[in-house]
Amino acid sequence: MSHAWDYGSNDGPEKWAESFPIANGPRQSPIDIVPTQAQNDPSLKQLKLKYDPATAKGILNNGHSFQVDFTDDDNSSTLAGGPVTGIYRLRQFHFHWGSSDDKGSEHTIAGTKFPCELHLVHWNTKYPNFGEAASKPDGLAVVGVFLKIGSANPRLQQVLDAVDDIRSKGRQTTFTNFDPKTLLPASLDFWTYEGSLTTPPLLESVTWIVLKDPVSLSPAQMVKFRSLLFTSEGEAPSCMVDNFRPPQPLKGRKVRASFK
Ligand SMILES: CCOC(=O)CCc1ccc(S(N)(=O)=O)cc1
Ligand SMILES: [Zn+2]
Repeated sequence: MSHAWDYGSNDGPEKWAESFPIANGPRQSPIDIVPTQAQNDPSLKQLKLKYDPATAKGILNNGHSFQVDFTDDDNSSTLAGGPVTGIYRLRQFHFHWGSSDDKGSEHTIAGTKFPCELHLVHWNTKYPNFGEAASKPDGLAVVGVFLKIGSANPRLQQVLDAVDDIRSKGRQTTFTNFDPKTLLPASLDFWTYEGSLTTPPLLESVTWIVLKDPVSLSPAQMVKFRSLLFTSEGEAPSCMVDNFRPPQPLKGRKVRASFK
């Protein structure tokens, strides 16, 4: 049985617990990160990201966001170091954004929302595949990057140029020769905590690595995000906006900082 979910009033985040009881679990994401309450942990290693542009495969509108998928049958594109042990393979990246510039991110910083948030999703190679890893407490590592309105982001534009081909739910197209490292800020300083997927199935298998510094995008680029649709061709069009879950209770978790 498929559990339909969305971000609207009927099947939105406040209702997800009806089909996904883990929504009220002990390590749900996103959270509000309060920098003054995050403890610097000198034992945290430097984040090691190695991405091969040739592993970029395609871009898909999945009806909740759009994602760029990567081939993950070898260790060509990986995350290591930081808070994790072992090697995690890049699976996909996607975004969450708002209908206006005052909201859109899932994580917040002392209550501050950003207009957009990028998630780079990796899975632990100690498990045979993404699906298996997604069900394990140390199975996934997601790097979160905030986007703020400012100057145009030429690297992001390569992704946004493909959006016209995937406007409706279920549309996909080839997308390759892209290095997601070009979407990251200069500093890889991060906060980290143990959390979950921020959409159903909300599995509590994610080590979150949220970068301290945002990257920029222009108002015109933000409008491009909002040109996507939640709906399939032939359905009454519904703009893909406000596809973010609000912050969830910390429930005693500690947030660590890789920086002073
Ligand atoms: C086992 C199947 O599970 C999936 O396909 C999960 C896909 C999925 C990946 C990442 C995220 S996020 N926003 O927490 O980075 C949510 C959902
Ligand atoms: Zn996400």
